[in-house]
Amino acid sequence: MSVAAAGEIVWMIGIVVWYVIRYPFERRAKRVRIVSHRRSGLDRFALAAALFGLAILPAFYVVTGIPRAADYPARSWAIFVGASMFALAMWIFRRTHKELGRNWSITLEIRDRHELVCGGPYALIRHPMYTSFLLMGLGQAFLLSNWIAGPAGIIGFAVLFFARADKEERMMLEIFGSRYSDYMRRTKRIIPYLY
Ligand SMILES: C[S@@+](CC[C@H](N)C(=O)[O-])C[C@H]1O[C@@H](n2cnc3c(N)ncnc32)[C@H](O)[C@@H]1O
Repeated sequence: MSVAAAGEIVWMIGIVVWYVIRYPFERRAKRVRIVSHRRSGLDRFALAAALFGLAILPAFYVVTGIPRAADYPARSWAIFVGASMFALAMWIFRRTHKELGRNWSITLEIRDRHELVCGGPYALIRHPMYTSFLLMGLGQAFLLSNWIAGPAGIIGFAVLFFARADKEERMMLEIFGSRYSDYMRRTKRIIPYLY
């Protein structure tokens, strides 16, 4: 098996793990009533951009090899770095889902009896799930040796994060008031102790 093919297989396994973690929460979310939301066209676009960059475009590349002209030689160290980043991303992704539990939503929504979660990864950063998307995007760039399919995940993450984080924090401030502003004072956004 070539080094490039190994990277593609690791990426595919990562995406399957991602979906296995996410699926039960999507099902459960359908049963929990939404009491308030900040859905918008921009948020839908940002979510679609993240899905496109982190899943659709790389999946198309892995299945078809297109655009082959943008390929570059794969390196085993890069596959190792990418696999490690993906594994860390999946661990954080699972922890965030377990912590959020019935409060989880794919978009900006407040659920019936929504609780402010400040434990687990949320004790250090306010957006650990987006941190896991950033790590996935970085992992993808190392795993897929293609100048278009590789970096697409980081771009998808950036669109989602910069379109959403401010709005999400404003929504949480409106709902939880001083509890959320206190929480903001003691946490960073996506990188512990830094940002
Ligand atoms: C896709 S989740 C992402 C959560 C968080 N931004 C993250 O990156 O881990 C978005 C939803 O999670 C909920 N949420 C975000 N932070 C929360 C917190 N600290 N406690 C409870 N719910 C939260 C909000 O209702 C929001 O609609």
